[in-house]
Amino acid sequence: MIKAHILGYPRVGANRELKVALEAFWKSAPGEEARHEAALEQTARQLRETHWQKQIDAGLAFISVNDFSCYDHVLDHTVLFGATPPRFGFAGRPLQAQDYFALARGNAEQPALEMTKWFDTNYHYLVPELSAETEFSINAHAFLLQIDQALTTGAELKPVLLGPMSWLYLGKSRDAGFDRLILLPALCAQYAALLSELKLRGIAWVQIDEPVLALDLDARWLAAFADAYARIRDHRPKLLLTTYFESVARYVGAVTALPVDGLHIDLVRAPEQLAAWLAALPSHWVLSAGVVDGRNVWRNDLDKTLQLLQPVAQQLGDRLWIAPSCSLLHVPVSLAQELSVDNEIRSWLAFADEKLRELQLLQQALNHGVDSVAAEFQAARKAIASRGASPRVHNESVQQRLQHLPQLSAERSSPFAERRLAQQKRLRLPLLPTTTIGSFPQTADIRASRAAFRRGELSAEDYTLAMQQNIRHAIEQQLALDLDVLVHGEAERNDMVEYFGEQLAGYVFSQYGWVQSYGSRCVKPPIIYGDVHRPLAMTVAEARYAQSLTSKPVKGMLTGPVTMLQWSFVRDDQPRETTALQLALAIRDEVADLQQAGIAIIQIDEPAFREGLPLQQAKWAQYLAWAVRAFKLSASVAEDSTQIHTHMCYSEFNDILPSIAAMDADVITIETSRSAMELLDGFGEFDYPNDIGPGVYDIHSPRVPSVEAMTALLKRAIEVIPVERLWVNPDCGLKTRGWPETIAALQHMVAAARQLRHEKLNHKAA
Ligand SMILES: Nc1nc2c(c(=O)[nH]1)N[C@@H](CNc1ccc(C(=O)N[C@@H](CCC(=O)N[C@@H](CCC(=O)N[C@@H](CCC(=O)O)C(=O)O)C(=O)O)C(=O)O)cc1)CN2
Ligand code: MET
Ligand SMILES: [Zn+2]
Repeated sequence: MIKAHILGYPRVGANRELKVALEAFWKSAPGEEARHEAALEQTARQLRETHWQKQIDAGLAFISVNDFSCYDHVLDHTVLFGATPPRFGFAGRPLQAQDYFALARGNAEQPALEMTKWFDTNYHYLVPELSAETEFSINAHAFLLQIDQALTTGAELKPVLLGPMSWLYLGKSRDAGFDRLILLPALCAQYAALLSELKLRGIAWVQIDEPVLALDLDARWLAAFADAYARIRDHRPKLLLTTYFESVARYVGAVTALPVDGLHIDLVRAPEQLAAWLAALPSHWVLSAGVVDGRNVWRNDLDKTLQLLQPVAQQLGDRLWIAPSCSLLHVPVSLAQELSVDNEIRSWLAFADEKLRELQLLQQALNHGVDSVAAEFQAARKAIASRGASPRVHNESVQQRLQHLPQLSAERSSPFAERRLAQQKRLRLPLLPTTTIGSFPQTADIRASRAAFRRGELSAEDYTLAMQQNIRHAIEQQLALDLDVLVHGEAERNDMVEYFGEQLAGYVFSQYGWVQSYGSRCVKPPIIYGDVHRPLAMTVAEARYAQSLTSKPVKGMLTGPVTMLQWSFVRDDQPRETTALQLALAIRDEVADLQQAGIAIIQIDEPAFREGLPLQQAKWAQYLAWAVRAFKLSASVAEDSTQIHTHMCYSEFNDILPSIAAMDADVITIETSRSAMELLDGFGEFDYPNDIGPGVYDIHSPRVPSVEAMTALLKRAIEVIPVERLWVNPDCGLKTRGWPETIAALQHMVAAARQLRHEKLNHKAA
């Protein structure tokens, strides 16, 4: 029998139960912590049970265990192997809940572990902090409790572990010259101990995830793979080595030499790798074929998938397993609640639960013939045909505009030096101008107004008035702070991508389609099903209103085409590039309208620009070419005297600086404060030509940094970037912060800018 299984199930719950329980625990009043902690533990148990039951009901061969996490699975492994950084002082004792969350979120004494993107997804993991002092000691109590809970279901378990190579590769060290691979033997000893514990409990298979195999690995790391897996060869369950997000076929020799018992490959992202693996698969291995898209929400073309699988089943027999391409962490839970998506489009979609069902049908068809599931296959066939033929997917005027695209220049009319003069004349900004990234606190009040509006309890007029009040409040606060370039604060936006998705044609959005971004924070990626265009202006009314309140410039605020693409669920029936260009044209129209309304500065955010970079370097140039062009198409309608800003966060830019320069934004604001301005060195060395605002404080923490701390960062910045081209701003938007700490931090920021301004001017005068 061919087995079906999944690599992981979404954690947050169909109604974000985990988010609610986490935030209640974090907010516990003194004396209430124990009660909230017990409630959190109960919610977590309940969610796991629900997820397992769904897998049992779908007839999967295993239930997936340890894919759940209360915050992040990479952090869980750091804790499991006792590798918490010494600065926290947790070594050698079992961790309490507050210790675990201190690692994730920081505490009064220590900043949190660094957070960064999980490969090319919008999920963020906590980076293992490695040094020569890193020690390991197994801390498996919580892990084994989950195993024991799962054993009570009576189902076959398949625990998931992040493999030693990936855990180590994803870690970071601040010590120059430190070689992470030195830690491998000690780390593998812990894995070996854990695996033998699992064998004692009668576990047959462990899924060991090595997603770093999707990356460009050098010979040393490949050799270390062999070493690591040799160290965990004995006294263990069988291992399914699991890869996703890219082809791993170029490592076919190295991988097939590993002492494991099977391999999972992503055949949605990289179907071309199948032949190589079929040719080389060791005769005792299973091959898990990832055929249901774990990164997107489209219904599977079951006929096509079956056609792909049938010859493989002939060749491998029971050694074929079928699965989603990757963990279902990246898709929402269930379509069952999505009653507002119209029936036609709904029939084209599959969220996690529907994907479980697709696996069940495929498994059934493989094992018992397609006739045994004829009706279900027929329904899928109908939906696929309806999507393919639907006139709603195609828009004639968008198609025509795309055809004329090659003739449309993506260049601004003048070079930066000339634009700069025109903008200086219009804006009259001081040296070291101060600004913020766009959003101000999304207060409970704002969210309650929006929720009331959605439920029909607040009229459209009253909702608009409520948002105007928030905009006015944000402008008043910024005037009191004496910032130079203001923002309207984004009160009206549920999210910087979803908000635009709701207004663009070609998009639908779900009501409950939450996907975890980090910890308790979730996003509801809107879904692009057809040609994208902008029926009406999207941001002009708010921009105009905000600008009417002050004579200082207020930035118009847009999300750029690459980020819209990256943070939406996108069409799989045309290249991403084509969708990006459609988005670019829609945003270009908005830039034109903002400019027409007298807005002098327009920011086009591209925080996901780096995240969209392909995992394998050979594919970079092609991506960068269209991504840069998409951004420039959206910006190039701006006249010389309209200043274009962009913003990027969490990014390791240094390897793509030429492309960032090629975007030719007049000003870029970037995250730098956590990495102590190291990032900026790259910009300095590369001689980045335009204006830069390096973030001078970390907005992810409620801590209010001192004026001195910010002055020191700015002084470092001045050493690498000419002061005339520097801006002063926080790292990112302030929507997750509260007002008191926001005002306090911005007061310090303005004071720091002022102090340096005076020093520079006096220096010049002297
Ligand atoms: N798409 C996206 N990706 C991103 C970012 C981003 O801003 N957007 N930033 C980076 C970091 N990631 C982040 C992801 C999410 C959030 C975030 O704040 N998410 C909010 C949800 C935002 C939202 O959609 N809010 C909606 C719905 C709010 C809500 O939960 N409403 C309640 C009712 C609330 C009430 O009555 O008061 C409900 O519907 O039940 C709104 O404002 O309308 C959360 O999880 O809490 C922040 C950063 C990288 N990736
Ligand atoms: C994740 S980047 C955020 C940019 C957006 N303008 C904001 O301030 O929130
Ligand atoms: Zn940002």
